[in-house]
Formats: sequence, C-alpha cells, structure tokens
Amino acid sequence: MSADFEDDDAPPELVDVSAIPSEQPGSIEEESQPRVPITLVTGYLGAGKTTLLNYILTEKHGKKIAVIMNEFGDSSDIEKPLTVNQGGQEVTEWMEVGNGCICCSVKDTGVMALESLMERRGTFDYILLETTGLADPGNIAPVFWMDEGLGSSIYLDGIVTLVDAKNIVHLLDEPTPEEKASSHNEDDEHDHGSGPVLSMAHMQVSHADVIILNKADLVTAEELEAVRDRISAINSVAKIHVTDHSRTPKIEGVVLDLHAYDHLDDLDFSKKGHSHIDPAISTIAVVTPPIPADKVPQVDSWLQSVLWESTLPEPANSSPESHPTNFEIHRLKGILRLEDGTSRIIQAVRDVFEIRDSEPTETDDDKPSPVQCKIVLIGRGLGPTVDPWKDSFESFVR
Ligand SMILES: Nc1nc2c(ncn2[C@@H]2O[C@H](COP(=O)(O)OP(=O)(O)OP(=O)(O)O)[C@@H](O)[C@H]2O)c(=O)[nH]1
Ligand SMILES: [Zn+2]
Repeated sequence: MSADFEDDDAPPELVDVSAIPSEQPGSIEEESQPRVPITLVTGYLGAGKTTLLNYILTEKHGKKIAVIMNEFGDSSDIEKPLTVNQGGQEVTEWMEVGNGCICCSVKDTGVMALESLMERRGTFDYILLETTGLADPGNIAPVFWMDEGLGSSIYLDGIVTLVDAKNIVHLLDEPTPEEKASSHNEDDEHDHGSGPVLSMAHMQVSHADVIILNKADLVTAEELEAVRDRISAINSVAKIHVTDHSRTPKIEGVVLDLHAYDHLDDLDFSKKGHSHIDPAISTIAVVTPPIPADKVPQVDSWLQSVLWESTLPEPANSSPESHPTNFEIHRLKGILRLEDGTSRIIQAVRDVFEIRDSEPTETDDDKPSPVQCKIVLIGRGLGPTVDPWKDSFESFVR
C-alpha cells in the first residue's frame, strides 16, 4: 500500500487512510503476477495434436508447461481422462509429469480446465491447449482478449494448426456433412454465404500462425510439395514446419513463444502474390506508405466496416465489377506505420479486433526497419486482386 501513496500525486498527509479501499485494482500484488502465454493447438481429428503434446510432455526442454489435452486422443501413457465427477460437478485434476510439466485431459474447449489451472499459478510458465478436432479456433481465440476473467491472467501467444499431410487435401475439397453442421451450430450468426463450402480444415488453416505439416512419412516428396502449396495458398503468412509424428525440430518459436499477436515486424510478405489454388480461402496483403497519425480512428472505422459488416467501403472512383461484396475475414493482422515515426499493431480474429501501440523494435543496421503499412487479410471471397482493398483503405487514410 505504501507504494500506492508514493505514486499518488497528492501529498501523503492529505490522504484519508480510512477511505482507501482494501482491494485496489492494479495493485502491486496483481502486477507481480505476469499474464501467462497460451498457445492453442488445433487441427483436424487425428492430425497429431495429442502426439505433439505427448512429445512436449516427455522431451527434456527445461520448461514448465501446463498442457490441456482433449479426451479424444490415442490412449497413450500420459493421456488419461483426468476430468473426474465429484458430486455432480466436473473437477479437473492436474498431473505432474517427469520433465516438470503438468497436464490434464478434458473435453470441450478447456475453459474450465483453465480456471482450475489458474489456481496453480506460479507452478508453470506456459499453457498449451489442445482444442477438439472439430473446434473452430476463431471462436476460442477472442476469449483471451478480454480484460477481465481469463483474459486478465492469460494472453494468446498464437495458434498452431496440425495438418495431416495424407488427408488434408481431401478434407479441404470435401467437407463432411457433419462438419458443415457443426460449424453452423457453433456460430449461428455467421453466414458462409454462397461460393465454395468451407470445411473445418479451412478454418483451422486460415487461423493458424504456425502450421505443423505432420505425417510426412505417409506421403511422397511430390505430394508433400503439393500439400505445402495448397496450405500456403490459403494462409501465406503462417510458418510451415514439416514433421513426422509431430516431432518439431525445437519447441520455442514453433509451439511456444510465437508472439504472433505482438511482434508483427517479421510478418512474411514474400508470398504476397494472390493465388487461386484454393477456391475458398486466400490471403491478401495491403501494403501502403506511412499514414498520418491522426488517421488511426479512420483505420478503426475501416476495420469496423470490413470485419463487422463485411462491407468493403467503396471509394468514389472504384469500378463496381471488381469490388468484393460477398466476403468474410477470418484473420487479419497488420502493422500501421505513422508519419510521426510510431507504429500500431492491428489484430483481428473474425469480428473481434484491436489496434494497439507497437513496442519499439531493435534496429538492425543491415536490415533497415520496414517503413510501410502492411495489413494481411485471410478469408473467403477476397476477390481476384488486392487493388480494391488497397484503394478502399487508401481512401480512408489519405
Ligand atoms: N504415420 C504417422 N502416424 C502419426 C503421425 N503423427 C501421429 N500419428 C498417429 O495418428 C494417430 C492420431 O494422432 P493423435 O495425436 O491422437 O491426433 P489428434 O490430432 O490428437 O486426434 P484427435 O484428438 O482425435 O483430434 C495416432 O495413432 C498417432 O500415432 C505421423 O507423423 N505419421
Ligand atoms: Zn488428441
């Protein structure tokens, strides 16, 4: 408490001690508990999510990771149903494993497990959450952006999607009736509109920050390349790692410490050409020179139109035939460079978005820091070229 007094603008002798509430928001105690990063591990049924988590739970990596697995996995040594029923209430039990990690196995999205996990705060540094194979990560990610509840103790580090190299093309081309039904149940107000049907596999690939292209042992080198092309046509900014039995070359930067929602400077725009390999979902990147600092609210309005109303504002001189009208954005990330030299980061998963200050980046003499605004959009129906997107954005900020 004394520190609070010293920080206060008023001289200490004027403070009425009896009027100070005992629990102050943002108190020292709260600040000493840094928020814990979480990675969501997604991927279609059987893609190798549990195999990845078992690998992390058994490898020596010196990290204290809390792992939440879903209950549909292979019956491995570690994965046991640890959600027990006590007096009609489900209770999540945490089990310590040899390398210092803790784990539990649950069904659903694991939000309950996360709440029980936070009671053990301090015993782990990182959380990995396996979502069920049919879960749409776009529905889970925004939970961690709220400032109260889970969002105040946990922050989203990134989304890792396991892809089964043998089955993914089939899953992208032919969504099953079940997954069509389940995607609609989970997100009723979300109209997929006309055009190619989106499979859950599309959703999982389009939301990914990292893609682990697994089961490489089951395909030929040519098949693997075809799958890689298909995946990067859908999501050309996710980093792709090829694995056999989910054995990633390392864990940091591949599964942990992704900083997918804070450090955007290394966004990979090398493949920014627009591609039609996948008929349903693609990535486009709007790149423009720095914008005036007072135009940030305009960017906010533009994002509201694009993300909330699925309407791309039409500049006066645009040609109507090339203007995308029936689109949906799954994931958007970007960096705004302002003319005053500062930057802002934009993050969006579906209709939830934020614009926030960017941490200053270390300047590397060999590599001049990028000076362009860059906004990457991943979604359905984005149209044949980036031009209408760029024109629309420019018309808002100039
Ligand atoms: N051949 C081969 N099999 C694999 C590979 N990775 C995982 N498997 C097997 O694929 C099966 C499914 O793997 P899991 O890790 O349980 O998959 P999951 O994504 O957790 O599955 P769900 O939880 O059911 O959605 C298991 O039998 C694994 O041993 C791989 O790289 N190659
Ligand atoms: Zn599993």
